[in-house]
Amino acid sequence: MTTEKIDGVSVSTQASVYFDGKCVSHGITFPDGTKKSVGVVLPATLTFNTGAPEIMECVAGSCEYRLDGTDTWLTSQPGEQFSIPGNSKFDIRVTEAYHYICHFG
Ligand SMILES: O=P(O)(O)O[C@H]1O[C@H](CO)[C@@H](O)[C@H]1O
Ligand SMILES: Nc1ncnc2[nH]cnc12
Repeated sequence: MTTEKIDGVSVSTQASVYFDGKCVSHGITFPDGTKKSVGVVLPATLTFNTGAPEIMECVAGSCEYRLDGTDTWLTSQPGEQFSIPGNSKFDIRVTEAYHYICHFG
């Protein structure tokens, strides 16, 4: 079961574009002020830095990810999620567009 819609939020209409467009996301804000982002990563191998701790929730497609300090590539499929510590980084390898919700803070 994947999160196909998020109701009752405001959308930041200007996208965040990373890595020459290989990652594009829009911020959303809930009525209580909680912020998340909804985005897509196109096929590429990238390194994401984190500020706040994050949970990456896959809503479509898939990715492989490797947490900082590990050598293991793990897969995340629709309905699955993975956590990343704050002030860290992770490698992400995408071969089919990876659609996600980023829960952070
Ligand atoms: O907006 P995306 O690309 O998902 O980036 C997310 O990752 C950033 C760093 O944690 C967060 O601030 C959140 O904006
Ligand atoms: N840490 C991160 N998490 C999710 N999307 C990102 N885009 C760029 N950095 C990111």
